[in-house]
Amino acid sequence: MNLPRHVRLVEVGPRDGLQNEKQPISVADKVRLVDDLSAAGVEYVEVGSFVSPKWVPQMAGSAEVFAQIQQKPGVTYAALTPNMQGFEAAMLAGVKEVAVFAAASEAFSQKNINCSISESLQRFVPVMDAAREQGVRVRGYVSCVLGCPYEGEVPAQQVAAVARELFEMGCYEISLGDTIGTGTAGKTRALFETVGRDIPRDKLAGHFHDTYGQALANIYASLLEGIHVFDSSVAGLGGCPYAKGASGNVASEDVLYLLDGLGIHTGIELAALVQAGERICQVLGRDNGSRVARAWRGA
Ligand SMILES: CC(C)(COP(=O)([O-])OP(=O)([O-])OC[C@H]1O[C@@H](n2cnc3c(N)ncnc32)[C@H](O)[C@@H]1OP(=O)([O-])[O-])[C@@H](O)C(=O)NCCC(=O)NCCSC(=O)C[C@@](C)(O)CC(=O)[O-]
Repeated sequence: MNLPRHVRLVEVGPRDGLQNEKQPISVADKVRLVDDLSAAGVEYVEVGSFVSPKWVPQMAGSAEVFAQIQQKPGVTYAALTPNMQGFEAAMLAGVKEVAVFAAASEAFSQKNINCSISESLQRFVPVMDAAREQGVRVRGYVSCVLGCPYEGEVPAQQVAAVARELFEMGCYEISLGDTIGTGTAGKTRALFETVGRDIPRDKLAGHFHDTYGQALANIYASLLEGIHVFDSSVAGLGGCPYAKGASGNVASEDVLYLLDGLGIHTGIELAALVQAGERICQVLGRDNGSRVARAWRGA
């Protein structure tokens, strides 16, 4: 398999990253982060989510964030919407692209969105219809594709079934989430091979958490499987509120360093991305989860 010339990085730090922080984060700090990311050349930013503030308090204020960011032409600014209520709120906030999220494990689906997998898929149908009517693109997520914090092993066929439903419903791309970061390169390849039988590989994305330090290896394995879109989070921010012990997403800076080293273009400038990560870490008063950023600081 030849490596691609271009990879699209979906920056999930402002959403997947910040949703897990314990301390309050101001709208101004979120806006600054999103603007720093687009200034670094990031072409796709997941800005926030329109979910229940009782479930995920950090994402309250997403509408204000959308109102205040400087939207650069050519950059996609997206939000998570779990149901029609979320979709309608996103439309009022002027959001142009949304994502729906399902899980490959029943227990995780219940903990995360309070319904079964099949109920969640039914909830997405009106969202897909409304999105189609309004010309809004919808991305689909499947969580727990390489393991579940409650159920353990998750069969690849189960992942493929959920991914296929989302794709057939009209999601233009399906991001497969290793929510708890237990995946290995071998399992990652096998997963994409299974899911790739039903969905073209250029419609699949990889979303890796780094709990076991395997995320970069899994990304390389995915590249070998013909996957060209990866989700990552600046400074490795994040975790998952419903997956205890899950560490942050793979750090965008580390993924970029890998891709730059392979001669794969992303349009993102590493120095500016490192700076964006350092700034938000200062705001949060936390360590930078990117090894590349830490190495640069020490250099
Ligand atoms: C899905 C629900 C809303 C169901 O929650 P529910 O309690 O079953 O919802 P409900 O329809 O029964 O409504 C209950 C209350 O929630 C409100 N409500 C209902 N919907 C909305 C909405 N859209 N926005 C704002 N409020 C909402 C609704 O108005 C009502 O308010 P009340 O009358 O009690 O005041 C809830 O479970 C929820 O918000 N969950 C959040 C899940 C979440 O955001 N998880 C993190 C993102 S997923 C993730 O991180 C994984 C991923 C994508 O990154 C990939 C990976 O790594 O695996």
